[in-house]
Amino acid sequence: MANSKQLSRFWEWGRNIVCVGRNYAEHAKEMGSALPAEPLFFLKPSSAYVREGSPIVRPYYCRNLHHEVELGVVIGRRARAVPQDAAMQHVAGYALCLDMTARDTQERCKKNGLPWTLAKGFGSSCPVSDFVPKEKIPDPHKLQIWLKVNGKLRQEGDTSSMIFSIPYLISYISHIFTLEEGDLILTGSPKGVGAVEANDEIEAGIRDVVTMKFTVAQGAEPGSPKGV
Ligand SMILES: O=C([O-])CC(=O)C(=O)O
Ligand SMILES: [Mg+2]
Repeated sequence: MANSKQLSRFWEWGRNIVCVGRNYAEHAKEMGSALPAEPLFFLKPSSAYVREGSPIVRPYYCRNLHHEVELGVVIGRRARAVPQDAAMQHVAGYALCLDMTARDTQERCKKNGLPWTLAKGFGSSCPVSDFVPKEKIPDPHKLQIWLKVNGKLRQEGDTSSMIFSIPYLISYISHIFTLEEGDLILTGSPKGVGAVEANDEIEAGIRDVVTMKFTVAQGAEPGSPKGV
């Protein structure tokens, strides 16, 4: 089991970023998606991480970059085919995360039956807050998460509204592939997702626990001398 100190910079471990989609009914509805009978998963590369002080870069092929604020769960002990009632023993802590999404690209991928990698896995698509050790969060299903753009509230959700709970997700994923120390699970976005433009400022938080701020920058076309 990696301890909290070792995991305090979990984003440097280069481990898996596993994202859950449609885990809040109202967000599934605003996307025009049916409620999932089983969790929906996709992955981001670990080079998608970005930390406060560096910008979120809108990919050159995207005209509609969306924010999605999500609770992240940091794995502290390898989990392989774990039952739900033991799943929380594998959690080291939490982080606030953004699942930045090239929505126009995602819509094209959906229409053409293609994977979401271009829409979800570009560099800087996974901004993360400081690590929060699990001792600081007695119940991760009772947290208010929020997001503002240029000072205006866009998203406010309560983790009690998740369709699939954290132990259910850990158990489910761990029966498909092994979760490693330093892996991060993004648990899905509540409603209120929307577009951001270059120079916008995004601020987000877990009420009474952590906040973070990022600015948005425009990515250059490939081959341009201003390349990011
Ligand atoms: O792109 C989507 O709407 C799916 C997703 O990531 C979420 O529900 O958090
Ligand atoms: Mg998401």
